[in-house]
Amino acid sequence: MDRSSGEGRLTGETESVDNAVDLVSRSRELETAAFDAVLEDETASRIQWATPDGLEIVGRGVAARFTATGTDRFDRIRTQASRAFNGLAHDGPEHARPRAFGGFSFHDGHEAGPPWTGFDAASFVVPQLFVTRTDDGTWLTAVGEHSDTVADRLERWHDRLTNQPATRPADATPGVAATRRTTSQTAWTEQVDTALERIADGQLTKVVLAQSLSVDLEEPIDVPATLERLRRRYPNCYGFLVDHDIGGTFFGAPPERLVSKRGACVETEALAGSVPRGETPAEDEAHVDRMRDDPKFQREHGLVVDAIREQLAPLARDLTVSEQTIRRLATIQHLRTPIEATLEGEHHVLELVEALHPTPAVGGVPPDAAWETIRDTEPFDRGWYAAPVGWFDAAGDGEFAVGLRSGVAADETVTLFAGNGIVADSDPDEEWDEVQLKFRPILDELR
Ligand SMILES: C=C(O[C@@H]1C=C(C(=O)O)C=C[C@H]1O)C(=O)O
Repeated sequence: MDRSSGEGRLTGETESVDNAVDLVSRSRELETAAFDAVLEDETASRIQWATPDGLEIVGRGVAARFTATGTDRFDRIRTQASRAFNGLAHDGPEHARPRAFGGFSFHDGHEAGPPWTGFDAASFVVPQLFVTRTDDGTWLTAVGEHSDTVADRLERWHDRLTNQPATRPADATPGVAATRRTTSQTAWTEQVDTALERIADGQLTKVVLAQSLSVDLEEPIDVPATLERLRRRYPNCYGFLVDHDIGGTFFGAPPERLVSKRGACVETEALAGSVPRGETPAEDEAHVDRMRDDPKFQREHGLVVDAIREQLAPLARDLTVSEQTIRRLATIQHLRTPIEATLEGEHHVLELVEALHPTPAVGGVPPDAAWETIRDTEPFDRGWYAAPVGWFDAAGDGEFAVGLRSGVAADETVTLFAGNGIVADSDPDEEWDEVQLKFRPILDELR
């Protein structure tokens, strides 16, 4: 376990917390909404999490860290976390309670190398210091092993944030010096053709193929400010940022919830099928009508609904698939089907994450043939792209997004990722155009 803390480096205070040691947590209300200072230090293992329904959390430092590799990584994270959370004493409101933030790599065989240096196959952090903003107010929480150190940290940061003048996030973008593709349009056509051959052979029904785009910046990037701008443009998406004391910062504004669990209630969704926005409301609708009426889009979407239903059914007492709707974002529109379930018995949110990842919205059908096609044809490592990113708490509740519309910033390069579902009748050129739309959220904020 890495016991270093970014905060320790800043203040001369170091604290190592063992998973077997009881954690103490304490909160107090914060009268200011200006808490950017929490994210100022890039070496502080920062996290940020924001949901469309208004929860916002920013944190720094490491009170406990859980990491795992291999096929049992979901279980191993759960075991480490339950040891750390079992002895937790939290003095504060429920919404400001400690949570573990982090995520997983797309493949369980992932090895951390550039641009994913520092990103293990599974990695979560309980921050030493974090701010939680909800409709119930803004709260500051400190977590650690010793109640005196925790109380000191809480007071010190309370004073610092209260006395800090409110700053507006920087509007200046870093600027793009150059872009490099890992996949040319010719190579993409070959990739899609390989997938189409396997579909024609009957080995495969659907696969989501992705591309990456490396963007060299003119100036160093301020990732929290970039994420703030993204959130303003995409208010109905998640916003996340994860970094460690080494390596880059993974961030993004995904439109897709993988799963949320509170008690026995589970919410998830199928999001698959993409068309552009139009110039006018009538054009928007024309694109949507084309997608709604097209058997190819419906088949592609239906596979995701079916897979989610099958994965959740063994864990659920009842399951409701609602009517298909449209998720309209600033640059793209998707078919969306909300799915809710009530759990049968006790389950940790990580069990649901494991059952669902990857849904055919980012993987494919059947899963093994899809994974093989991704491995055979994609010339780069997906890392944490298209994988679960989010949080869980001591009770096993939590929420995860799919790490899409995302990029990893390291030095002065941001590597972006985007993909699209390929089924029988997919056209490589149309698929190429749809993928380019998915680079836009972050690319637009870098230019
Ligand atoms: C794979 C991505 O998006 C996913 C694939 C979609 C599709 O195939 O139409 C739509 C939404 C997402 O589930 C991405 O954004 O990179």
